[in-house]
Amino acid sequence: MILTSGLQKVFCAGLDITEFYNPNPDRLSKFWTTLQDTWLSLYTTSFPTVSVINGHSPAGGCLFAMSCDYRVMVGPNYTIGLNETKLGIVAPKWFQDTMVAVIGQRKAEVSLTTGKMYTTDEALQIGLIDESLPDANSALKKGTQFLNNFQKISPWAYKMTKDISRQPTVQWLIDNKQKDLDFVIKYMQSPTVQKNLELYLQSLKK
Ligand SMILES: CC/C=C\C/C=C\C/C=C\CC/C=C/CC(=O)SCCNC(=O)CCNC(=O)[C@H](O)C(C)(C)COP(=O)(O)OP(=O)(O)OC[C@H]1O[C@@H](n2cnc3c(N)ncnc32)[C@H](O)[C@@H]1OP(=O)(O)O
Repeated sequence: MILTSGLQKVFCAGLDITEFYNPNPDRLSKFWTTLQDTWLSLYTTSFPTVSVINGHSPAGGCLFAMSCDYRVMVGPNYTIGLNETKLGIVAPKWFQDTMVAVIGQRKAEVSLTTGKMYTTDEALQIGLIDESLPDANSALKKGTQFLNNFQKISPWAYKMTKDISRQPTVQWLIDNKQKDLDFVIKYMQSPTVQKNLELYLQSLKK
C-alpha cells in the first residue's frame, strides 16, 4: 500500500487545527478517537506500506509517514517533522514513540522539543526518511520497488515481525485510549493553548 498526495506541494498538512480551536468537546472526542483508530489500523496493517512524501509533511502528516514501513521523499524543497511545540501544543506519547522508533531517542527528543521541520536532505541524514528522489514519478517508482521485495516474503512472517517490533507503542495506546483522549480534551480547553493556536492560525493566513 502506498500513501501519497494528489496535491502539488503538500503530502499532508497535519491535523485540521481548526478542530482544536474553540473545540466542542463531543466533536473533538469523536475526532480524536477516529484519529487513534485510524493510526492503529495503519501502524498494524498486514499490508507492507510505503509513504511517497511528495510535499510538505508537518505534524500529523509526519506521523502518518513515519507509520509506514518505508519513506521515500521528493527533494530538495519540502519539509517534514513533528512541529507541535511550534504551535504551543504537545505531541502525544504515541506520536513521540513512533518517532523514537524511527530515529532513536536522542534525535527524537531534540526534534520534538524544538519542533524542527527538516528539509529532505536533513531528514535523510537523521534517518527520518529512507530515500530522497528528485521528482514524484521516480519517488513512486522507488516506493513500488520497495514493495516488490515482499513478493518473496511470507505474509505471515512479515506481519509477525512487524507486530513484535511495534507492539509496545501499539499496546500502550490500546491500554490508554481514554487517558490519551482525556489529556487532549483537557489541555485543548486551556486558555494558554487556545491563545497559542489562535496566534498560529493567524500566522498561516496570507
Ligand atoms: C501543556 C499541554 C499543552 C497542550 C497539549 C494539548 C494537546 C496535545 C494533544 C494533541 C496534539 C494535537 C496534535 C496535532 C498534530 C497536528 O497535526 S497539528 C497541525 C500541524 N500542521 C501545521 O503546522 C501545518 C501548517 N500549514 C503549513 O505549514 C502550510 O499550510 C503548508 C506548508 C502545509 C502548505 O503551505 P501552502 O501551500 O502555502 O498552504 P497555505 O499556507 O496557503 O494553507 C492554505 C490554507 O490552509 C490553512 N491551513 C494549512 N494547514 C492547516 C492545518 N493543518 N489546519 C488548518 N488549517 C490549515 C491555512 O491557514 C490556509 O488557510 P486560508 O486559505 O488562508 O484560509
